[in-house]
Amino acid sequence: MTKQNVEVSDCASRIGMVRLTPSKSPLFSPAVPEPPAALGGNIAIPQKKVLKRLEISGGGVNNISAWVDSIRASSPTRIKSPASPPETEEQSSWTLRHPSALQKFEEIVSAFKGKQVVMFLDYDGTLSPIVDDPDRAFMSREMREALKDVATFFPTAIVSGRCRDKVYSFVRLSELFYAGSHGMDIKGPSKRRKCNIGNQPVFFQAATEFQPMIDEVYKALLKKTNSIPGAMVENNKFCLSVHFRCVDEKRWAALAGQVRLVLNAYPKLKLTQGRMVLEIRPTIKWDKGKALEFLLESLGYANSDDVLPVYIGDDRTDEDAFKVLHDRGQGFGILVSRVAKETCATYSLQEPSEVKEFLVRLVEWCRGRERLMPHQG
Ligand SMILES: O=P(O)(O)OC[C@H]1O[C@H](O[C@H]2O[C@H](CO)[C@@H](O)[C@H](O)[C@H]2O)[C@H](O)[C@@H](O)[C@@H]1O
Repeated sequence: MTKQNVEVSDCASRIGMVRLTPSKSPLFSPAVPEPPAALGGNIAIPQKKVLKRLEISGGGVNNISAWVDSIRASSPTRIKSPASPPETEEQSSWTLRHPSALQKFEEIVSAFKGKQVVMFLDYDGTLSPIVDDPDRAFMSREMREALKDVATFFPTAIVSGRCRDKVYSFVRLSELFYAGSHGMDIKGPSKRRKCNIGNQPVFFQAATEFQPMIDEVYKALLKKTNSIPGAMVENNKFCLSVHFRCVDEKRWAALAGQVRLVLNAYPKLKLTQGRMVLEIRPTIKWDKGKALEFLLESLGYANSDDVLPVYIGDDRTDEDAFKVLHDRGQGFGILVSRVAKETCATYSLQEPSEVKEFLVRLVEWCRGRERLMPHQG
């Protein structure tokens, strides 16, 4: 049976960013944007730039070509731009709504007063720049140092679509929490942290029963896609990624068709879209937002007003976590993006180098505060 789940960001509709069109069944179809009311309602966000998100369970993608169109429209790599293109009206109205976390640094840290800050960071596109080869998405040494320093002040978690072991092999900091497979595989620090909170062992896997199915689909996808040059399938333990960053655009539809064919036999798996990647996951109600809530609970902050979570991420899957923060009315989401995007995040940063700058400033701020108040942790 074909079942289509339409999942739309609540925050975006609440803040008046998009008016949703009825589903016409492509994998990702464009939403019709509403002019931002706060700015007089006269600035139109081009329709193709704002996408509503559809998740298609096992059944079938009927309109592959609409999906390919939406990928073309939403792919940042297709923006033909010089290093600093002139800012469009659309971009500046977006920046007003999601100001730079660097420019608003003082505002952000002023909210830290009396709270336990917990840091959550996505990996690809946030801590490491996007590159063609997923196996070579290394983080810079400076980023690693900044992350290590941040973790001495605040409990810090990496929340990634990748397999947990893989993301650990890139980060190599045993004092952090890691949530791999889009949050379905969570493990606490193996090393005792200086900031002495929640030192109970943490381990949780939300989708263990799906692993044999994921392995089976991985093998099937390898076979079905090996004739498409540049296509790559990545096994992330409880989910899969089918990469098309290096696939000729003319073959995107063929690739999506092959993926669809395989998935037709697995109604318990769903397909979503990331940055030049198709992501296949179990249809369970678990995502990066749930992982964030789980980790806050593990740290003893389930229903606490004393906690301030900060989540930094660049991808659609990070929106689930931004939405949790938005709905809790707690903490801040920071979206890493150079372009205007529908988001539940409060602030923005343009790229991983700005994330590093933000982390470094945070550490300097913590050190300064330590000097002023040496006895207050
Ligand atoms: O949640 P994340 O940590 O952001 O993981 C999401 C996906 O990231 C990786 O793919 C992305 O980065 C690659 C390396 O820069 C790039 O080649 C690819 O086009 C991007 O989609 C990772 O390989 C995927 O498995 C993750 O699902």
